[in-house]
Amino acid sequence: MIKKTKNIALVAHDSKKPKLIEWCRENKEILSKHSLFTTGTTGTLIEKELGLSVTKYISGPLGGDQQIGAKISEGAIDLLIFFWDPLESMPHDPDIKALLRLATVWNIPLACNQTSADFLISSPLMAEDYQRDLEHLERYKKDRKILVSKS
Ligand SMILES: O=C(CO)COP(=O)(O)O
Repeated sequence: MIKKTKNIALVAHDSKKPKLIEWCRENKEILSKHSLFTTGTTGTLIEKELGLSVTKYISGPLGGDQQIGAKISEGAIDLLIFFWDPLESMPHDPDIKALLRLATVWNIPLACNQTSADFLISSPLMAEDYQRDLEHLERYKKDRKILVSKS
């Protein structure tokens, strides 16, 4: 269940940080009603520029993407805004892919650019409880049980 007050993860690569800060500024009022989680440098900037309080993990290249991914798999993140840079290669590319993959596996709303983030944040579902469909995970778990019991 995604509750009315949501746990929102905010992450941006360096070239996209100005865009994310601008987006957060435009949406500061609504963001302040939710709980915010970030990778290290992104969070430090959001705190400094906007005065919003955030739960910060470590910097992305040091494992911050993995920490947010872990929180997603624990059901502790409801929405991911991740302005990643499609024009630069990153040393932690596997971690980035893993984060995007887990957001998809756990069927959480994911915005990778400003337009998508605008659509997400203005959704009426932001102000409502929302039941995520995780049927594919139940099916996966059932199939695994069959495999395990055969071996
Ligand atoms: O690298 C990142 C996401 O992949 C973001 O990390 P920082 O917020 O620490 O810059």
